[in-house]
Amino acid sequence: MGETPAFFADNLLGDFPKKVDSKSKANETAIVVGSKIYVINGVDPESGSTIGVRIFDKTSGEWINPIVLGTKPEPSKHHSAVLLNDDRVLVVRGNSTFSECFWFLEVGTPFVSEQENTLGNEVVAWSKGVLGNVEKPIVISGPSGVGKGTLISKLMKEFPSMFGFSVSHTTRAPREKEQNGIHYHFTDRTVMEREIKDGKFLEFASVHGNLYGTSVEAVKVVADAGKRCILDIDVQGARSVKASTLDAIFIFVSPPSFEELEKRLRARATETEEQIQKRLRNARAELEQGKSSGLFYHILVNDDLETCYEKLKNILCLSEDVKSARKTFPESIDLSIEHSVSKIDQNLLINCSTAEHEKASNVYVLDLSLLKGGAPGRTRGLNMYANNPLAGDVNRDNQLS
Ligand SMILES: Nc1nc2c(ncn2[C@@H]2O[C@H](COP(=O)(O)OP(=O)(O)O)[C@@H](O)[C@H]2O)c(=O)[nH]1
Ligand SMILES: Nc1ncnc2c1ncn2[C@@H]1O[C@H](COP(=O)(O)OP(=O)(O)O)[C@@H](O)[C@H]1O
Repeated sequence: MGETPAFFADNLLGDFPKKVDSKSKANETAIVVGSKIYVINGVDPESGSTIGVRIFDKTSGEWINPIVLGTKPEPSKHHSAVLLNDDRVLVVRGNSTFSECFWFLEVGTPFVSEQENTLGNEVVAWSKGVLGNVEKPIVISGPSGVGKGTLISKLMKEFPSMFGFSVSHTTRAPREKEQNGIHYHFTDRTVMEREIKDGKFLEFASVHGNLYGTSVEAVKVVADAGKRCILDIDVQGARSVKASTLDAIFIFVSPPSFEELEKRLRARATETEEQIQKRLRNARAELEQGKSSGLFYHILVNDDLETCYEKLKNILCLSEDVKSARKTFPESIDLSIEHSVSKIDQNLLINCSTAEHEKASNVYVLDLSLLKGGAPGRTRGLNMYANNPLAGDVNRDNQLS
């Protein structure tokens, strides 16, 4: 289907039966998808209602159901909507901070999920859009005790909103300070083997005598939050990821010497002597594979921790000079009540200019080519990011609407 521009329901009134709630008419946006018109209405918050959607079937000339659907977005009569593709409408809510203002309306998709709202044979679901950093996931490998966990923790602490850790499943026992669901999902071998058979894992491997694996869900959870995923997995796992559809950056962390590796492993004091011996034996093979497999484009020697961390940030373009050269998105800005949304090719333009602030108009450009797909009924975070926030000097006459 071709792209149908957003237009206000008022313009369509000739086509509408009298059931349209006149109270909310002024706050309605209508989007045509095939033979249906989805009327998104921001009902007056004073009435206690929330933004909703009703469906008008052009073929039968009837409302499929006049009931307001969808209670997910916060009440607001100020919204704009734009059709992204055949089954996705983006609803932008005014008067809220940018990171809170995107909602996804998924229409007409046959699925069964807890979040669904079923209307006749139509299915409509809301999901929260996420403005995120959609850069490639990061795979970090290296022998036990080399400092992978330490480096990852530093990264997550310095950039909490940017990175998310992919929480692996493992059959090994938890260490004293490890928490289920945070460091690992600690699980039973039989359960994990069954889940592997059921295709729930992106990759898995037997490491130091235990099963470890990255579930598809673990990676999706991070992506949903609009964050960049970090995977701490062994070389076998890295190989599987490389062969998968996940386009990642592969980093191998190597110790300055084998003696230093042993020292760190012992100083960590989390393993028995037998386990330490096993890890050290495996470390030799891992170091060999890490350096010669051609898998890892980046090899970091973790000698001095701070130096290594700086190098890691360089690889990820996070060091101060690179950061300041980048255009980052001001997530904390307020989106004004008065705004318009338009779509030009793969760009979504949100124009927040107002008459009184004509000179200081803001147009935010979101790159839709990075819009993430998603399982029906569980649309994955909108995952757009602003690649070019512009300020001032925007000629409104040139904007499509
Ligand atoms: N393939 C794979 N390896 C993993 C996964 N999670 C952890 N590992 C690796 O398993 C190894 C052992 O991890 P762990 O028991 O936490 O010990 P540590 O490396 O000494 O901290 C490390 O090389 C991890 O990178 C996973 O989901 N998949
Ligand atoms: N550059 C470093 N110099 C000295 N000790 C380090 C360094 N990096 C990490 N460590 C220490 O080495 C031990 C193993 O680090 P850890 O992050 O648990 O390794 P891994 O996750 O690769 O198994 C920890 O006690 C950590 O504090």
